[in-house]
Amino acid sequence: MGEQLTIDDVRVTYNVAGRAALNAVDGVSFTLTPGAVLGLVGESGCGKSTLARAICGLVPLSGGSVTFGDVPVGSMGLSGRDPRLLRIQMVFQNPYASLNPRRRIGKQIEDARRIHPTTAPTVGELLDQVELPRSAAAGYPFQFSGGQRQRIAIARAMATGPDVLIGDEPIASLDASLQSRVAQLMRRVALESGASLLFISHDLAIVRTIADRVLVMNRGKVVEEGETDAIWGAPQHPYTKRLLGAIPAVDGLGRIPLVAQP
Ligand SMILES: Nc1ncnc2c1ncn2[C@@H]1O[C@H](COP(=O)(O)OP(=O)(O)OP(=O)(O)O)[C@@H](O)[C@H]1O
Repeated sequence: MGEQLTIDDVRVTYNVAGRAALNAVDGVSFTLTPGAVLGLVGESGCGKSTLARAICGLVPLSGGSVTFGDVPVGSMGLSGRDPRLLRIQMVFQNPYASLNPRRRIGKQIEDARRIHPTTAPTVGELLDQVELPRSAAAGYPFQFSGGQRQRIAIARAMATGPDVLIGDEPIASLDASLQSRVAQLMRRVALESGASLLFISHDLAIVRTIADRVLVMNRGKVVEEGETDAIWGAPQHPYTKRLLGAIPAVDGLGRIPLVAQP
């Protein structure tokens, strides 16, 4: 079982020549306890990806800290290559770009697995977890569909035995018919291994089905946080109300129902 991840007053500022500094993440704090599934929602450009990347050490923090238990894994002074950051693994939107096209699937998962060889499941077990045949290990990425490639990316992320799995729009590039299945699979795989999951998506309906709690971000800040049912049942912040109001109600066939005219 992993340890609690604490995000404390995390800030990321982008300085682009000729433009005013942009506070893409502006003092975000939250905790992720082992086994928790936290959804992160907000409009495009609100800073979700930047926050995820900062937590993983892929983007330098301008302030605040990221801590596992009592150990800081991310702060202004700590290198993004700190091996402790491997305890946080990310699955990106585009599995085509995140896999090495010239390396066999089994080798790519094995490379990641070597980081914690004594505790991580075998390549075969990881493929079982993501519901791919073990024969997939001998293949190359181009031989798989988009949904299968995302399963491979999830298996590779889990191969390091992470405490935290982050999905940054991990279903956005998939066919609609696959999105819910892959989201559910991420949740199951993370929880079976005792990790927590931070699931970033603009698909509010899917976030609602997999997250226990939800963070709502707007302009770099968390404007609302709470249990998923409570947020959907009684959103407090005007931004959340607007965001949730933007989802059309659909019937069982995915159609927007016609409202009867009086
Ligand atoms: N490398 C960068 N340099 C400068 N500005 C950036 C950089 N990356 C992102 N930004 C800006 O930071 C803000 C937050 O972007 P970010 O991608 O984190 O948002 P997001 O909520 O993940 O959006 P999306 O859902 O569209 O990916 C945006 O205004 C974006 O233009």
